Order: sequence, then structure tokens, then C-alpha cells
Amino acid sequence: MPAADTLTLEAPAAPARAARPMLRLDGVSKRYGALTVLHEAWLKVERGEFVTLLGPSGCGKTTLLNLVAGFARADGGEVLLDGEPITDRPVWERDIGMMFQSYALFPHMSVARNVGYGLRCRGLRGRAEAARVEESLSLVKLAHLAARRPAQLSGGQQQRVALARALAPRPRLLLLDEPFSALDRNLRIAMQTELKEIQRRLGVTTVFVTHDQDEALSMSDRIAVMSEGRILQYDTPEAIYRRPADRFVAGFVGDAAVLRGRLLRRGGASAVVQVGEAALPVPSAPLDGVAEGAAVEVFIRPECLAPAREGPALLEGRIAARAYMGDRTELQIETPLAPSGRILLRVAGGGFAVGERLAVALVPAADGAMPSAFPAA
Ligand SMILES: Nc1ncnc2c1ncn2[C@@H]1O[C@H](COP(=O)(O)OP(=O)(O)OP(=O)(O)O)[C@@H](O)[C@H]1O
Repeated sequence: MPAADTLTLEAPAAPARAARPMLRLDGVSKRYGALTVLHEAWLKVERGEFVTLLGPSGCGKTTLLNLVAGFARADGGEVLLDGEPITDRPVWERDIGMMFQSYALFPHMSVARNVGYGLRCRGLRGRAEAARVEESLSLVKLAHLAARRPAQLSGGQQQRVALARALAPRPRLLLLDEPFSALDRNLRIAMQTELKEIQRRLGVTTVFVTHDQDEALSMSDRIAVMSEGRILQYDTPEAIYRRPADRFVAGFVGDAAVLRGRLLRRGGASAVVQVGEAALPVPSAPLDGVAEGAAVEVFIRPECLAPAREGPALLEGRIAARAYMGDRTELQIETPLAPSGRILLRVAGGGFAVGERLAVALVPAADGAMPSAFPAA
């Protein structure tokens, strides 16, 4: 067993899925004046899970995080940490670590003092504090910079210090609000990998906020997609991408060709929609309540479309634009079937020229997932 004042670097062996989630939001809402910015949010985050709140600017992600952290008061509902209601507890009694987009390090303190700050607030001092600071800095590979001031560090190093500071008190929950958005792309990807490794090693339950879908898809166990103060879908990255429950989710997460269609028939879990001359199976749930014959919009992921070599084409159109991306070329194909007048087609390698006509076929997804259809906007 590690001593009480050292960090437990490995996740507990075979962490049994406890019946009680580490974080639970039961119908939590928030208003600012007449404006409701969070509508009855329900969410369960299991022990050790990495959950991301994903949505566009202003959808309420930070508000939700602040309600969990205690920086804002809910107008309704209950926040429970490890089964205990904490809705009315002050920030310092919540046992939650937080990391922000702006590193929020104290400029006049050394790196070590910054990391030790939360420990001193909890009464850990002297050798115990020093040992925990060193372990936390080792975790983010910065033990050799303990004596520096934040201004003497790069942006990525400052973010690592902020992470070490949030983790040093061994919080029950780690909250991260767009922590990497100020970093350049390469550093952001390196930090994402590092954070995931640390999170997995420690087994710390984490709620991460981002508006970057790639970040959400690559890092999360589950994603809550938010829009206008509501959680629209809460599911695994694969399910969010492959089986979006909502038109907004389908359009916000991942690229898609959007085509006009018509609901032909519904039967059980799947329905059939007509797109041009083709009849396509789609999941029926998002079309609940839509009448047969009604207009729908069909979302097809780029990996499910290819130039038609032989057999029936889904559509045919002129190449309106071409962008060579190295490993692939992105083509914009003009078609009256698309509400925008165009669809995106990705092809491997180069080739193809603007002005050529191209027939496009539907290719089955490797995992058998169907295109998605929603009532027309
Ligand atoms: N203190 C406040 N007073 C009034 N309105 C607020 C306050 N804080 C947030 N809002 C409003 O609440 C809504 C949600 O804001 P929030 O910061 O939670 O969004 P967000 O999804 O985190 O956005 P971003 O990605 O831009 O940070 C916005 O319309 C915002 O203007």
C-alpha cells in the first residue's frame, strides 16, 4: 500500500463498476434573469470515466461545469458526487480539481508553490506537501522545473503545471474547461495524448469541455452533445458518430453529405427513405412521428460514399471544387439532391479535375451502420 501522503499512480486493480456513479446530475437547471441557459440536465458519470461536454460556443458547457464545481448555483435539480448531494456546498468542500483554458497559475509563485497551493489549503505541509508536489510534477514530466516561475515556462509546460496542481490533492473528480484551446495544433495533440495517459493511470473520473469534435471523439469514453442549454445525446463516440439521435448532433459531429429524401415506410428499428432513385435503409427512431411521404434529410458519412465504378449510382454531378490533402482529395460534387447544392466526397490519393462529371455510389459502412435521416429542417 502506498503511504498516505503519496500519489497512487496506478488505477485500482479491476475497478468494479460501482452501482453509484461518481457524478450525477438530476435535472439541474440554471437561469440568468429571464434566460434559461441550462434546461434540466440529467447526466451520470461512472467512476474512472472520461466524459466530454461537446457543443458550440454559448451552448452551456461552462455553465454546467461551473455548477458541478460550485462556481455557480443551480436554480433547480441536484448535483451528487459519489452519491452525496453537493448542490449547496461551497467550492472548497467539493473535493474537485479544476483546470481552465487560461492556466490561472499564480505568477509570483514558483512551479512547486503553485502545485502545492491546493495541498496547503487542505492542511498538507512540510515533507508531505513536498513529496506530493514532486510526485505530481513527475506525473507531468516537469519535476526538473519546480523552481521556475510560470512566466519562464512555455504554454504547454504551463498547462502541465496547471494539470499537476489540479491533480495534486487527489480529487474525486477532475474538471477541465477547454484546457488546450490556446495551444497550437501539434502541442494540443501531444497534450491530449498525455492527459489521456495520466487519466487512465490514475483512474480519475474526468469531465472535459470542448467545442472541438475531433478532441471529443478521440479522448472520451462518452460524449454529451449540447445545444442551446440542452444535452441532446449522451453516448459513446462511436454511437454519436454512427447513430446520431438528432439532426443537430449529426451535423455537428463529423462530416456528412446531406441529401433531400422522403420517408417511404417504417418497420421496427429501421425505416426506408427515398433519395433520388434509391431506397436507403435508415434507423427509424429519429423519424418517430414523421408521416410516410414526408420530407426528410439524410446524412451520409464521407467514408460511405465513393466514385461509382460499376453498378447503380446514388447520384451524379459535376466536380465543383477539389482540394488535395495529401492522403486524400476532397471533392465538392454539385447535386440538386443536396439542400446546399453540393456534397463532400473524399477519394484516396489524387486525380479528378474540376468540371468533370462523376457518379457517386453508396458503400456499406464496415460496421454495418446505416445513413441517418431526420425530419427536414
Ligand atoms: N454570468 C452570466 N450572466 C448572464 N449570462 C451568462 C452568464 N454566464 C453565461 N451566460 C450565458 O449563458 C449561456 C451559456 O454560456 P456558457 O459559458 O456556459 O457557454 P459555453 O458553451 O461554455 O460557451 P463557450 O464555448 O463560448 O465557452 C450563454 O448564452 C452566455 O451568454
